[in-house]
Amino acid sequence: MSHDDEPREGAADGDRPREDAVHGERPCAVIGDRPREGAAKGDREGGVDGGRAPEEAVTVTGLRYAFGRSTAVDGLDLTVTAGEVFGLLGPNGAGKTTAIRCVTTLLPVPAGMVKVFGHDVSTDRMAVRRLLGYVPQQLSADSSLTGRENVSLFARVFDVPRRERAERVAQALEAVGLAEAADRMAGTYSGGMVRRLELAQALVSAPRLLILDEPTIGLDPIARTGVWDHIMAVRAASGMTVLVTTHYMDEADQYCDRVALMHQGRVRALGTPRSLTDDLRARLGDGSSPTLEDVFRDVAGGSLDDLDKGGEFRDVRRTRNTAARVG
Ligand SMILES: Nc1ncnc2c1ncn2[C@@H]1O[C@H](COP(=O)(O)OP(=O)(O)OP(=O)(O)O)[C@@H](O)[C@H]1O
Repeated sequence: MSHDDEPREGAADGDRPREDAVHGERPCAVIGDRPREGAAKGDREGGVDGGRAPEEAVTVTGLRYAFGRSTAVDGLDLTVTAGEVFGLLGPNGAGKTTAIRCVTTLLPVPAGMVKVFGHDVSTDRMAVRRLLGYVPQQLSADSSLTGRENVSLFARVFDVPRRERAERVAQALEAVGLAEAADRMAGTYSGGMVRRLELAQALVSAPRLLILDEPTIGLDPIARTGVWDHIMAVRAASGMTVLVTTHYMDEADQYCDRVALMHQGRVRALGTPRSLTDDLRARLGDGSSPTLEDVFRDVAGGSLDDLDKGGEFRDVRRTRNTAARVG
């Protein structure tokens, strides 16, 4: 398995349109005053800054988690480097959500160890929470509040100082292209706008680590692009680290610096999308151009869609509920 960090061709930030195709507002801005800690995608793929070892944003070692007799995460090892966009991929039931809930401190760590910027999530929970923004798969915006009220609520929960609140809320809404719609009820928003509102909720505390669980599930391709454009713009401006789970291999290929392909609670392949597809191409040696989906099929013995059908009812229902609510 390759951990190679070769620069990728295409899909660099600068190649992508910055206009939000749906709402026409430009993604932008840094929220709060966190120093920029990483370079934009493509500047940083060497992974080592001036010979120093890169800082680890997330370190997961031997993580196990079981619901009763059912093992959800089965000895997970993972390192997310500060400033990168890291994709955790896998079918329904692979253990992605359980793993990231352990990282966010929402679930305990029964076995193994999880650290966020060096803070142990089991013993230093509050320090970890102060560093994170989390957009869960289940929708968290209140449809009976305006966009601004939703984000203000999060600013209060995350202890954004009172005198900075209004400005930080406005910055977060602006950063996701919702400045003009800020005073409308969230219930009137499109699916893509709801997802961007949730992004603003997570960004208002100026997190060093943004964790997104299936941020684009159920959205049409234009809305998906809109969500990603805003994530990447904030990332480029602030240097925050992004840990994202997704089913969409094309999104992972386009936006993630590195990906881990997860199946049955374990990482089956890890590397840059390009290194993973290059490795498979070299192994096949038949002149074909494999995709990330092919890599997944190779390591997990089935396509993502086939494996999705094997997910438990609970997993599929949760995915569909989210898709139905944003759709
Ligand atoms: N609250 C729960 N109680 C019992 N089992 C659960 C619970 N949550 C998850 N599981 C089980 O743990 C396993 C991993 O689920 P998890 O949600 O972490 O997977 P996932 O990769 O995030 O899937 P999805 O893509 O559907 O979000 C699955 O078998 C799932 O059914």
